[in-house]
Amino acid sequence: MEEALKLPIIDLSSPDRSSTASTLRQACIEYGFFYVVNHGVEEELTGRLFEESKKFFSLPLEEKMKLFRKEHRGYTALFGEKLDPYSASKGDCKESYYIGPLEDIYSPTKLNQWPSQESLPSWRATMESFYSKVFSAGKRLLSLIALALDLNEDFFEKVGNLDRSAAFLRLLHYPGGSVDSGEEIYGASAHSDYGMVTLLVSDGVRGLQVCREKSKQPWVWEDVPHINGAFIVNIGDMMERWTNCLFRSTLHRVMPFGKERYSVAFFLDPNEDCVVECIESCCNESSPPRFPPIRSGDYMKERFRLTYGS
Ligand SMILES: O=C(O)CCC(=O)C(=O)O
Ligand SMILES: [Fe+2]
Repeated sequence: MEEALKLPIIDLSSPDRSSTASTLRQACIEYGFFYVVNHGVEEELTGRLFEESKKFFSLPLEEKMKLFRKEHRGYTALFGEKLDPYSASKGDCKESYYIGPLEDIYSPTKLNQWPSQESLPSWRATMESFYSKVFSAGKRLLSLIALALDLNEDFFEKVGNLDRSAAFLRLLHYPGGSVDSGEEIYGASAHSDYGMVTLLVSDGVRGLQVCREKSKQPWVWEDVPHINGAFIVNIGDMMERWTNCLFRSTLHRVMPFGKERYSVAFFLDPNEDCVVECIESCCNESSPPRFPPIRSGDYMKERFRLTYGS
């Protein structure tokens, strides 16, 4: 059964921050998914982002493979990844491109890869500009999340050392085409995101679904409708850990419905050295911390190992 979901809408520019924080808290507890509007990223820039993304994915495979993923930066081809390692499919039916921190925050070996100026002259500037803008929106959102957890507004900014954050932008292309081959095919198989929060924009083509009760079988999948100009935001596993499972990291997937689809996800994650440990307001004697403290970089490395086998 698939139903459309009515997720809460968070207005990032609302002057009434305490009421926005309380709506946000409820959204994170009930759904782990919500929309963000008035986020400050201009539609014109998002439009250019999609244009450039389409241009890249339209290049011949040979050209794209020259930028094959290294240190999680660059291109991953169709079926090159399986977000649900237990699914019977041969891999997810999507291609993607990862762009990491714009500054070289770790080492000179971890550098972004860029298509050549000759083939895509405005590509890099557009990506860098979107990365910076969505990052600012993400930081404003994190300050509201901190408020929603009775913390100082700058909690995540400070503890996550966000000036040197490991945030990644990921361009996604789901090719569409025939869907009744009898094979088990997903655009993105069932998964939850690994990090703090993910901000997502899509071209509006149907595909994204969430399962609100992952412990209840059979899983019930609900469509997440597109709202023009809004980000779809979801809580990741690291935030779930931080909040002792008060906030949920919800299972989601992308189904192929025959139509080509583009989306862009921004995974806002802390610096690798940030230690993620239960937030005080999320535990007490009757609800002790469920997870030991963990270094963010170690946690992410293990999750990537399970997804990519490396
Ligand atoms: O493309 C989408 O709508 C979602 C992508 C996603 O869930 C992911 O990349 O983690
Ligand atoms: Fe995801």
